[in-house]
Amino acid sequence: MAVAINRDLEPLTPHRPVLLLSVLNGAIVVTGQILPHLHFPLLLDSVQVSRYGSEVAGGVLQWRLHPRESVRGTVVLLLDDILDEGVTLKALQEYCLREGAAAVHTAVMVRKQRSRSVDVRVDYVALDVPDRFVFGYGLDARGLGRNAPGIFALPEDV
Ligand SMILES: O=P(O)(O)OC[C@H]1O[C@H](OP(=O)(O)OP(=O)(O)O)[C@H](O)[C@@H]1O
Ligand code: HPA
Repeated sequence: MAVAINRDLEPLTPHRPVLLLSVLNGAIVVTGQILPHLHFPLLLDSVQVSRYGSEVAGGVLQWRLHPRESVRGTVVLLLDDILDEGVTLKALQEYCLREGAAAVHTAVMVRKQRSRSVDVRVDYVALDVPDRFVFGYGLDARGLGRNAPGIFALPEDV
């Protein structure tokens, strides 16, 4: 994923760094893993939003932390752990464009193979996974499991 992002974003950064927005909490591991592999000037900032909390079904998107860096006029790279229903990434893309981003690129560590009612564009995907609730590598299941050293599925009847 880093190779593809470098290929596309490096040419855009001679004058102004890319703003990498890490979508916390889930993106904490993939952010740390990918950062040393990105070879262009960037500012790192984060947003914190949540719609699952301690559940395994999504609800209303709650904002917990807005970016400190200004999004206006910047090329933004949104980095999240998972694309599931797509509600979170879509809302963050719209937020960045409303705030005046020059362009918004999107990357996820994991894309769940499922149908989506939300029309969301994702530019970079590291891994496709089956339509199961997954945890590990930053992903939680009811708040736990973010520290699991791989990506695992919950048993189907849990
Ligand atoms: O595509 P969607 O169905 O919107 O789901 C994806 C979002 O859900 C998870 O966040 P969560 O709300 O669990 O917060 P977290 O990042 O703190 O785990 C995950 O980190 C994504 O941001
Ligand atoms: O499968 C998932 N696992 C963890 N968090 C999530 N948020 C949306 N889907 C998932």
